Amino acid sequence: MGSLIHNNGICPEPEPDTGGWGIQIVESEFPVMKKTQTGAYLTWEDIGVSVSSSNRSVGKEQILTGVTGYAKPGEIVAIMGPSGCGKSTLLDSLAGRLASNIRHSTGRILINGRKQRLTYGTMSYMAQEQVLTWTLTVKETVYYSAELQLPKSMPKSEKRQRADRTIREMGLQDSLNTRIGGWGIKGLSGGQRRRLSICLELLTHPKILLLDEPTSGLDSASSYYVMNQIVKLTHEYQMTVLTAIHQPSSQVFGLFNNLCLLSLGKAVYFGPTFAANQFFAVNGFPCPDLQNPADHYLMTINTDFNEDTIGGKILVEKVIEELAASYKSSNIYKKVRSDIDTLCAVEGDIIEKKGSLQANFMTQCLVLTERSFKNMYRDLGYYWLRLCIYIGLGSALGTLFYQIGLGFDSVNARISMLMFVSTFLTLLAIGGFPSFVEEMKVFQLERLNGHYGVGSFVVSHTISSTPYLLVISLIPGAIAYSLVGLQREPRLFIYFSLVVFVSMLLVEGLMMLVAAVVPNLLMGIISGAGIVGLMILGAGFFRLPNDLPYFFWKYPLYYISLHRYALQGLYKNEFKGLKFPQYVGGPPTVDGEMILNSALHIETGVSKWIDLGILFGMAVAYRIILFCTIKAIERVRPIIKAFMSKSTFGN
Ligand SMILES: Nc1ncnc2c1ncn2[C@@H]1O[C@H](COP(=O)(O)OP(=O)(O)OP(=O)(O)O)[C@@H](O)[C@H]1O
Repeated sequence: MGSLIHNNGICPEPEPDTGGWGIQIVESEFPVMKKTQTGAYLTWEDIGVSVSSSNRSVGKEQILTGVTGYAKPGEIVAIMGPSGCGKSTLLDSLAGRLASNIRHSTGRILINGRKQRLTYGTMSYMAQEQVLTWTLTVKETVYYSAELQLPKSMPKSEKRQRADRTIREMGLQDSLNTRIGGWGIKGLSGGQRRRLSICLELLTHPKILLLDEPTSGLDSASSYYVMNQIVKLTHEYQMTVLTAIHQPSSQVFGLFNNLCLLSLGKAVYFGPTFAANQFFAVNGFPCPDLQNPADHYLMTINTDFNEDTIGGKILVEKVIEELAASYKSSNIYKKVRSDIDTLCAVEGDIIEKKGSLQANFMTQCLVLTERSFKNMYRDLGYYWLRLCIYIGLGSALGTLFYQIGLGFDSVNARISMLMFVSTFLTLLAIGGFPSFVEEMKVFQLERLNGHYGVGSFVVSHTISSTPYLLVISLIPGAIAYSLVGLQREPRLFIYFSLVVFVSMLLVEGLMMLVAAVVPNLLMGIISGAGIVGLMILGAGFFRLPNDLPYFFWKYPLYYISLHRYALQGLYKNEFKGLKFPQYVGGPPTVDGEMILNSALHIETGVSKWIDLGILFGMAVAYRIILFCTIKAIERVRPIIKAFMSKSTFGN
């Protein structure tokens, strides 16, 4: 390769004594680093990341190979490269958020010279996918987030001021009352959503901030203003910032301190931004006049559209190999390694998690309850649609079994009607699954960024959903109950409504549990419907309790089926105290209790309140299981990953 240096036009001039090709290994820039350093010095060495390939003959595919670099407080590192080169994977790996099928094969990531888990509040990470509560406005989203994330000692007015300032910094002041939008409802534009996501992560001025494509969807002027604000905050609060970025304009490019250029998963360059130009020039790829250097680097190392760039794919791959090899033998690389050694030699502060500073449990619960309540109110699919369907079904039941009376045939009609109420009505809770999944996604992202705790989420969701569940169980329940003509005693109606309400609460808990374990919409709906379907089958209606096969159906399914307790409670509530004729048109001689005992195989000695109590206990247990499951997933996943990495790669 040649060594021509063309450096006119808008490509920045290299600074001969401070970096670039031929750079002298100078003494470390951080000779006086002390144990009490405040910022976060993030270093990563020889990061290798691989994915299990679907093609067995290939085995493992390497996504990143030997990527090394560092980021310092008050500076921004730009991660650039063609689409699919591994930028997001590098950020994910630094943030400890690699997907379950991806593993670290090599490498070491340290903060202030220490190994530290970066998830759940140590850093802020704006991922590529925008996950926001779509029913809220910009102002509500940022205000709620400020109340959750900012220190408990900070007065509310100050939190609002910080939120307002951050909104202005991201240029969203004109969209304050615009809803985010989604599900076919137009709201914020893609670029505005991205800026809103940045707002949420900037609120606390975190020590480490990772941004995955913060300027995608923004015009060049907005990109510059957004990045410039981030730079100002980076300097002001000594944040350590890494950002993956596509196509920065030359002004934006000039804002970065260091550049990490990736291609085919390898580092083609890591070093000062200003020295990159000289590196490319020395290796035979000088930046042409009037060309944005960032565009030039990306054009040189893009293999996707090789006909349009340098030549055939093989040629571009060769160029990348040579650039990567040239970089590894350069003085820039040696200096990077020596800087990392210096940074790692001194163990500095452990980065504190946000949790110890932010709002306490009660405040988190209150804020989350209000936010969730608003979301449920505004999302028609969450409860309102279900309410309409329930009213329709309640009316349908009422007309089908209209005023069943106390004749002999009303026994079967009662059984069928109560069976429908306790099973199919609760089955419809699956209809809310898409909304649960959206809420779980927001929770999972906010949780990873440490905005609040698992307990606050579970408690607040339960509280905010309770009024809606009461409405959707009481109104349709009252319609069906009165039209069918079940026993006309208020206390019996109250029991009937309570059973329907607690069953709904229970199925919701179950659905949340499924959404936590299977966050995929279709798979979640199928799994949820499968579990509820099995519980209905084992409830003692389709086969009477004494006829259920022992294995699986009776033990354990019959005992853990929520529908069993709901059904038996409703049967007891309705049949106790009634008498029916033994034959059509005959005098009332068959006691309701006898029907319960002999026809329905139900122990009448057990009070219906015990059934309701068990249902309520199960509803509480499901929420506790939800809490434990989320906690277990958080704790166990990294251990399993670390174990799998060790057993697969032996290091
Ligand atoms: N979970 C995964 N399973 C399989 N392959 C994956 C997974 N995650 C990433 N990859 C692959 O790793 C490569 C790098 O992906 P990554 O998302 O890091 O690229 P990127 O540089 O961020 O791309 P873009 O700029 O388009 O967002 C891609 O080829 C991608 O298909």
